[in-house]
Amino acid sequence: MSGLLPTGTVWATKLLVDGLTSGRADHILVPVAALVALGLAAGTLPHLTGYLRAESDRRLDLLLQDRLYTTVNRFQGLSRFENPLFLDELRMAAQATGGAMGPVTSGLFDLGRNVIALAGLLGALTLLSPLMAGLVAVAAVPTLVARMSLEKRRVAMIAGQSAAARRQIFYSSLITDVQAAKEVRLFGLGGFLKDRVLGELVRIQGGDRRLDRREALTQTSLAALSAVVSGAGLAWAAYAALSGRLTAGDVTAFAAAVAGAQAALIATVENAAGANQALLLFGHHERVMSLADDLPTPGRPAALAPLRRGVELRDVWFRYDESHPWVLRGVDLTIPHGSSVALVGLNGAGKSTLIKLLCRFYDPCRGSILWDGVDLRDVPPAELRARMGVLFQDYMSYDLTAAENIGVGEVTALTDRGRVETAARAAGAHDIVEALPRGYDTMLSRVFFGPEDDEDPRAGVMLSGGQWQRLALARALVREGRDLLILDEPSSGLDAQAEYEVHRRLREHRSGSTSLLVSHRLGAVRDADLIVVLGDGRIVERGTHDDLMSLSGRYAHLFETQASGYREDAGIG
Ligand SMILES: Nc1ncnc2c1ncn2[C@@H]1O[C@H](COP(=O)(O)OP(=O)(O)OP(=O)(O)O)[C@@H](O)[C@H]1O
Repeated sequence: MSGLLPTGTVWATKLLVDGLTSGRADHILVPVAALVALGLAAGTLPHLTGYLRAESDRRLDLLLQDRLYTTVNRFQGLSRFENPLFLDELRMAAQATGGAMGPVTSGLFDLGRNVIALAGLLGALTLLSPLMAGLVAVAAVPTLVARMSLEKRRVAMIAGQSAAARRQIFYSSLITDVQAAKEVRLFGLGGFLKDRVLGELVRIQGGDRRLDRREALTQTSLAALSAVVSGAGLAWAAYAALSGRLTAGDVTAFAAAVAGAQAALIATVENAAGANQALLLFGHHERVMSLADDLPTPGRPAALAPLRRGVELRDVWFRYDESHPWVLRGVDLTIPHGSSVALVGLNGAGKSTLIKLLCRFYDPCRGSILWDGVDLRDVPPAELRARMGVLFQDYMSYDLTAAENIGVGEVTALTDRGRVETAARAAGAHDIVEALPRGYDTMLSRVFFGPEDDEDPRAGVMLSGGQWQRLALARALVREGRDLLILDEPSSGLDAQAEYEVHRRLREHRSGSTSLLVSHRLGAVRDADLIVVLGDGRIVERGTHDDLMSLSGRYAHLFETQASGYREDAGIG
């Protein structure tokens, strides 16, 4: 309907001018009524289409985000999230929102409207001057071609700038990040970081500027071409009217039709170019959607029964990338069912990597990991992880309440305060949480503070590092009754008293269940059923504490070094 308005207005105006020059009142009645009706439609239709456009954007946004995050959740491994190219693709895909896709969705209606308007106006123009109609149409071709090529360049440029954009976001987030604030101030890094942010910004703006200049030049030349065409047409129409070949109404209609057709053409080109750019962006979304599973399992995956015999690593070799050195070089290790195994070794020995392989965040490059003889490659990762409780060395501190921080370890426990409390007690976190202003319902963050919370200390609190660690441990323990409990440095941030307490509780918790404990505090691992020393990607020693001490090897050396440190500190050594 909107598309018919310009032609209707042009023609009604022509009839009105001709009626006025004829001097007969009955000749102006219809054009005046038509112009009033057209004015009403022109005033109201944009509001209606505006609402429909926003609604379509909202619905599309919901659909696109649902699709994108469902797909991202399908990726069960970590390697994609460590790949900068994938992260770039994901960032671009996330930009393909409902609003960004507007040029394709609601833009289709604009395109339809402009094409109808263009067809009507060119039709009107053809009645007055077929040559002029042809010229206006032909003059649009270079505009269309130039615009398309500019859009392609713009999308390529955005893709090319993504690494710089990522660096810029990283540096600027360091300036404002609360965790970085201490070091940034202590080391006086503010100026250094600001220079880096501005450096990246200047680089990004340089690309933008070059393209904007090119665009301004192209658009100016093409606009000049259009002005020459319409100027020539107007001169011709004026002379034709003087010689009696056109009426005054014809000249009015001609001038309006040329201007309208050019405007509709430019708008059509803009619509097409906008849709082209949006589709190129949508390409990123489609590429992410079409990615295969990162950790494929066979068509008929093996069901994972509760652990009965144990987990076995058989000649496991692993490196993060083909260009990286081997991290694990032929590890053979059995974690027998019902026993506690401790893994020790120097920094970078590969302990956390081994844990990530046990969780199937990656598959071994060679060898295999077997759960009661079933290769983990044949088990859907979610099924495997449902049988484990794990505390990572780099655990998360969620901006949620204390109860939620524990309950997210097992979503069904989120609403089960009893389970949350039991886990908190086992991790030595209960007393800490009870002492908070709102107990388990205290928000452990000040991120969501509103102005109304300003004076209320109960609205959110910050915990200390060791307190967070106990909550993270509770989160792992809330998955009670799992077949395999893995703890990577569960007590590194605890004070001596708390560490003693936590390990005492963990010993009770672990007894009879299958567990793997990584710790640099060798006092905490000495009672494990089996202690395994990892060095240079291989297992270099294994046995009980007493076995390894009598071996006088690497473990005994590490143990003695730690113990003598304590003895010297205490003035005993
Ligand atoms: N995501 C990764 N991508 C590439 N290399 C990695 C990655 N994670 C770890 N590495 C490398 O793998 C090696 C082993 O790291 P890992 O974290 O497993 O050691 P670790 O024994 O747990 O050390 P620590 O005692 O310091 O925690 C290191 O050389 C490290 O640089």
